[in-house]
Amino acid sequence: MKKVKALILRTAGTNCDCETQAAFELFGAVAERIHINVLIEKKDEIFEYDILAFPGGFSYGDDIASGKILANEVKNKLGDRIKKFALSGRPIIGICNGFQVLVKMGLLPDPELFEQISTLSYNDSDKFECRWVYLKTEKKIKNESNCVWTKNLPDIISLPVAHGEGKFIPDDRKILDSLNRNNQIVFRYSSKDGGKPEYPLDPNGSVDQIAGICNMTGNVFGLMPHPERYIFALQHPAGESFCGGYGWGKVIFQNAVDFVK
Ligand SMILES: NC(=O)CC[C@H](N)C(=O)O
Repeated sequence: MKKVKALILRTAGTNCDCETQAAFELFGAVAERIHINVLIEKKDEIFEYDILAFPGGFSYGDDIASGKILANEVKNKLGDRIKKFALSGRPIIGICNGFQVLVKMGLLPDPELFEQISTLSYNDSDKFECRWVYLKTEKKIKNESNCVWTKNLPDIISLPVAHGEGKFIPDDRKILDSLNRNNQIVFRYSSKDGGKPEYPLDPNGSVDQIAGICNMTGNVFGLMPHPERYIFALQHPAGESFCGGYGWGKVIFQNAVDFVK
């Protein structure tokens, strides 16, 4: 059977790379953590991998704006390879700081355009928000969305968030409309029963409660919550949302590995 290879790109301040590696390996991939300087030296080695992950953390100390410096570095030094990787249909995930990187280099929402047309800015609370939240996977959207990563999830799941700059803002109404029209909004913060959440269940005040989006073809996916922190059921403090002995993060990582196979 094909060996599925995942590359987890790290740099100074990345701090969720080991958990992300562990998640991919648990569900059947061979996952390597690679420093960006090493990849810049051997740019084409990226094509030896099937999956690319931008993990969470505080890359370059969140200077200027979370993810912005790494986004510029990736775009300027690896941009053509990253775009080619995305357009080849290989799965790419950006988790929290990784989502900020994908959005700020413009790989999301449209890797073909590859321009920044939305942002993730300071939470409405002006504080770092760290807790378990509910996410509406929008059954209707889920069924119609092409997202490779979010198949087989129920209507509502729980995942933890931990961020200071998670408020998703598209540049204008047209961009929001096109995200909706193309079923690119894959996760929205919600109340336990799927209603509109209030703070603190809405951790950041994102436009339309957006918590995760994908590109139109569904291989590039970014989200503020941390699926790598809910791999085992026991990681959930209240034992909610059991998925066998696993957490909902399992489904997300497994989907990508199975897609490549
Ligand atoms: N957990 C993370 O990846 C945090 C992302 C970023 N440092 C923020 O606070 O918004």
